[in-house]
Amino acid sequence: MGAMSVRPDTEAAAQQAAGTAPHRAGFACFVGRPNAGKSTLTNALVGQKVAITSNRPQTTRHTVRGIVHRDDAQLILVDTPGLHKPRTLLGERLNDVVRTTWAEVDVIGFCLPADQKLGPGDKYIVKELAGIKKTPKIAIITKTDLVDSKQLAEQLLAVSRLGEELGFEWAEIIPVSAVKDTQVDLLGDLIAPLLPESPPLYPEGDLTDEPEMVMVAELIREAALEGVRDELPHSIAVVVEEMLPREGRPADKPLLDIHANVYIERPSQKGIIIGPKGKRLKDVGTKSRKHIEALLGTPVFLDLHVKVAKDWQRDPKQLRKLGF
Ligand SMILES: Nc1nc2c(ncn2[C@@H]2O[C@H](COP(=O)(O)OP(=O)(O)OP(=O)(O)O)[C@@H](O)[C@H]2O)c(=O)[nH]1
Repeated sequence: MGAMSVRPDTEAAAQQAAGTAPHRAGFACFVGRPNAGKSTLTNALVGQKVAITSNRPQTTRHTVRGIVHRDDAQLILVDTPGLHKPRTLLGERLNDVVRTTWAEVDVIGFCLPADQKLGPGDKYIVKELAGIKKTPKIAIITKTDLVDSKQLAEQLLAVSRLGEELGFEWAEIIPVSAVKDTQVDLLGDLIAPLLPESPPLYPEGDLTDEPEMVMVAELIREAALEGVRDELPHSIAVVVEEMLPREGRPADKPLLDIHANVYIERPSQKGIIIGPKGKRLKDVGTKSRKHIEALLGTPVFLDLHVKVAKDWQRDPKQLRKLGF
């Protein structure tokens, strides 16, 4: 459990101290049960809101990459949805995305919330991870601000034992709190030496390579998810149809017109999204517009429409159209 103390005393660290370390760049992904705190941790590492967070499970549908620029390394974070027992075609596709991602990255971070008992869901994921032999795996105990030191120690022991049971050793085990910014930088320090030697893969300043339209759609989806009934979240998809600068605006007062559709599965869900006298939809627009403006750095006019795409989760054609 060397990871709990300071930077590990490796050759890479020594080279780093001497200023002779080669630059490294590579990919890492965080895996773990829904709500484990993967998106929040991605944002904390990148230092800006790029992944979509919410207190509802399984909100991250797209592979959003956050890019951490360091002097010694560039870390590209691939954020995957959780691995689930698939019940729909969408569920199967998501699991495929997850496994493909795992096989391709340089480091896998397994996230386990400090305040939740290590359960069958976690074991299922770690068992799958154990099968990916050559990729270093870091165990990250998240949300440490929610527990006392005794509980944290137990969790660290539990995850260490699980590795032993499954016949592999964690490259590191580290407790973090993304919310309190505890040990987040240290996590970056631990991942960096595990990346391959490489010049930076992305220009400095790029925080994500996700197309802007997808990011915008995710921000709208996040706002639309807030405060709706439990069964609705999985039925919502958002597609940005158009993003165009408004013509005839003075150069110092630009306005970006964004037209987006919020798709639901059944006509009966329309009322929930739109709300009495359209109030809910209006709130969704106002809220997401603020985030979009912050992301794009320009004033935005957001035009939202609600559309029914019948049973889209079960229809391959619709899934493709909606970007899955
Ligand atoms: N107290 C505390 N809460 C956290 C921390 N990190 C995340 N959370 C909360 O946990 C919830 C889930 O966090 P997410 O980052 O969305 O979790 P996720 O693993 O990306 O979730 P999925 O996208 O559903 O897989 C949110 O309500 C976060 O605010 C933390 O360090 N401390």
